[in-house]
Parts: sequence; C-alpha cells; structure tokens
Amino acid sequence: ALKMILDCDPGHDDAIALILAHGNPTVELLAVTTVHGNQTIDKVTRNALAVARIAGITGVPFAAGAHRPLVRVAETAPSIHGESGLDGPVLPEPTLVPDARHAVDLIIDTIMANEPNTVTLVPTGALTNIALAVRKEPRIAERVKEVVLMGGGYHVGNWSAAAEFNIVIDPEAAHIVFNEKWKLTMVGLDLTHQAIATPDVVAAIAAVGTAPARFVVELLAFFGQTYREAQGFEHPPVHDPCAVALVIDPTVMTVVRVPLDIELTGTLTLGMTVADFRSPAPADCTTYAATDLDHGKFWALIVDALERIGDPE
Ligand SMILES: Nc1ccc([C@@H]2N[C@H](CO)[C@@H](O)[C@H]2O)cc1
Ligand SMILES: [Ca+2]
Repeated sequence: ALKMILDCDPGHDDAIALILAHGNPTVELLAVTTVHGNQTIDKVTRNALAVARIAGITGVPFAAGAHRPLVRVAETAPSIHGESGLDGPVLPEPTLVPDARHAVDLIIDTIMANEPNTVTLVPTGALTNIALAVRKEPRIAERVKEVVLMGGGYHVGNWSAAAEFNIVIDPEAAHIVFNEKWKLTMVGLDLTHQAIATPDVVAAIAAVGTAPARFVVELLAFFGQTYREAQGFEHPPVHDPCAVALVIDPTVMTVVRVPLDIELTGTLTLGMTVADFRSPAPADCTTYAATDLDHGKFWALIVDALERIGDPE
C-alpha cells in the first residue's frame, strides 16, 4: 500500500484530492492535516471534516495546523472558493472529532512511527505545516519516502504573473521545503492546467450516481463558475488531485528532474518556483517537475474512487 499524509486547505480541489486518496484502494491514508490558505484554518478544517463525513472516512486522524504564514500576513482566496472555502454544496455537520495534536506534531509522529522510506507527504496547500515540521524534527527529511506537492509552476502563475497561490502566500515556507534534501516533486500549474473538468468529465462523475459523486458535481459547478469569472477559464482546472494521482500511478503524468528554488526577494517574481532546465541537471538534484498529464487516466482514477466509495451514509 502507498502510505500517505495529505496536508490540505479545502478548497474545492483539495476536497476531490481527499476523496481520491480515500477511495483509491492502493492508498493507505495515514493522516489528514489542514493549513491556512484558501480560507482561514478554522474554515478549511471544518470543510475537511465535512468531506470526511460525506466520503465516509473513519479511523483516520485529522489535525488542524498553521493559521498563518511563517512571516507574512495570511491571504485567502474567497474569489475562487467562496466565503466558506467550500461554497456550492450544502455541507453536513462534521461527525469526526479532530486529533488533539497540532498538524505539525501529527505529521512528525506519523512519519517517525512508520518504517523509513514508506510515507509519502502530499501537501496541496501552503507549505507552512511542512516547513514547521522539518524544522522541529529534521529527521523527517531523510525518513519520508518523498514529497509530492501541488504548487508552483515553471512557466505559469495564478496569484501573480510569476507565482502560484500555494507558494506565494508563504514563500519562506516553500523555500525551506524546496531546499531540504528529500525527493520532492512539484505538480505545478503547467501540469494541473491540463486537468480540466470538461462537461464530459462532469457527466462521467455524475453517472456514478451516489451522494459523494453528486457532491463532487456540485463542487465543480461552483469552482467552474468562479474560475470562469475570476480566471477566465471556460472549464475549471482541478489542481490538487493531480498530486495524489501521481503517487497512485506514476504513469499518469511525465516528470522531469530539474533544479527548483523559490524567489524570496523579487518585486515581480516573489514566490516564483524557478526551474533551471539547463542540461545536465546536477547529480545532487533531488527535485522534479510534472510536465504532461494523461487526462483519461487521471479522470478514470477519480471516477473509480467514487465508485468504490459508493454511498457511505
Ligand atoms: N485561483 C486559485 C487560488 C488558489 C487555489 C488553490 N491553490 C492551488 C492552486 O493554485 C490549489 O491547491 C487550490 O486549492 C486555486 C485557484
Ligand atoms: Ca489546495
């Protein structure tokens, strides 16, 4: 099984990433942690617990994490995710009680309690929790199997001309995470802008015919509307599940080994994930970037996860 920790800020696409991680039979979801970003920590945590109820996730610890970036002032994305952070569907009252620990401690404890080189860390929000965890317990850097994150982009930005939201809202945290010696794969906007939820994709999800599938269709309807209005996309790119999909099936996208670093002082380029594609990549380079998505395989994984989840309630 693929042991996974998902650190997220639900968020419409985070919610779908959580459903994919839960529904896919090869993933053993060890823990879910939340971080400020799309909305405040309280809102994204409530949203994560609501998704857990809808998808029937039990026996997995959920813990809330950082309420703001390491250095800068917190920034949210209501223009895309709405005031609740998960606008669109009606959300049920959570039933799961969050773990008593802070997300940083749950991440550290989970990695240290599992065999070395078996746990994959999948951040789909700001990297604040991950940065704090590796500063508190540096041993996780050589113990995790790898970090596979949604964030950044080597030629594309969405929160500025040059930077992607997850990175630029906490660029200092991203700089820490991208410069550790662990294997790190960036599933950035260059890749995730290929994961478009077109009408035929939405129809395939709706055809599953379950409450969780209807929930995803409602998420995509709202996400699609704000993406059209705020970002000029005809149909919405569904970013976060791409990172989970890569862990599940490495053939779902192509990946290149390329030095990556984070711009911390640029006026126009703050938070840019700078990729150095000059050849050859240095021997000690442990960072990778996803480039091309197998669209059919990707969406088939999400439909399969929904079919396996069925109707939990
Ligand atoms: N415009 C916009 C802003 C933030 C996000 C969130 N940040 C990442 C994409 O930038 C995803 O993790 C998603 O949850 C998506 C769109
Ligand atoms: Ca996210």
